[in-house]
Amino acid sequence: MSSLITDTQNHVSLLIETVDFAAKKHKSQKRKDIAQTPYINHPIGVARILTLEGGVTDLNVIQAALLHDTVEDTNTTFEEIEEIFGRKIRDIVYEVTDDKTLPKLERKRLQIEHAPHCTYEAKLVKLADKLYNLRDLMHQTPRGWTKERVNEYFVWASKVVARLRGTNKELESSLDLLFRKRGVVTD
Ligand SMILES: Nc1nc2c(ncn2[C@@H]2O[C@H](COP(=O)(O)OP(=O)(O)O)[C@@H](OP(=O)(O)OP(=O)(O)O)[C@H]2O)c(=O)[nH]1
Ligand SMILES: [Mn+2]
Repeated sequence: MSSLITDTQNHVSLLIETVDFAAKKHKSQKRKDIAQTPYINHPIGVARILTLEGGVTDLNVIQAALLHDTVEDTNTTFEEIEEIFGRKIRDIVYEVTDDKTLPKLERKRLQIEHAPHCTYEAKLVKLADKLYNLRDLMHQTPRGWTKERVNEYFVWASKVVARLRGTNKELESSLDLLFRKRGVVTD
């Protein structure tokens, strides 16, 4: 595999290149909270859940976590990710990217449908993404969201997570704890 940076740089340097790329891409975006938290806090937090809580050491997965919303939410293309970070990371990001040209309900349905067919690496990123967003919802309600919308997100996320099971015990236990706290029935 050959790409602009993977051939010449060590792991620490690659990680910094990745977080720098994601920070620049998300630089004008905020989370939907009242405090208008910078969006980059989310991909960094997802990567942190993977290392700290999931015990994940595969650098490809951590880099993909940092980049996971760049194509979906910024002008980043898969070609750009491949050129800079290589095919492997491009492929993981591709697996966790929703097609925003589809109607929302269809996108949400496809996440449930596709979950079990994802690679192990993509499943890890998806579990950590859901864990971050659900924890966020436990602490604050995004601007414009009703209680019902928050509840619907929990129920939908539980259906996605149900189809990602058998991937990472720690992340799945933490997600189960949240679903129990919210009274969401999981099977
Ligand atoms: N809980 C929470 N979510 C916020 C906030 N700000 C932005 N988001 C993002 O909103 C998305 C969930 O909102 P939805 O209305 O369900 O989805 P949509 O933005 O794709 O239409 C998540 O996208 P995602 O990361 O792509 O994940 P996914 O839900 O699409 O899997 C999440 O990162 C916030 O303050 N709190
Ligand atoms: Mn995300």
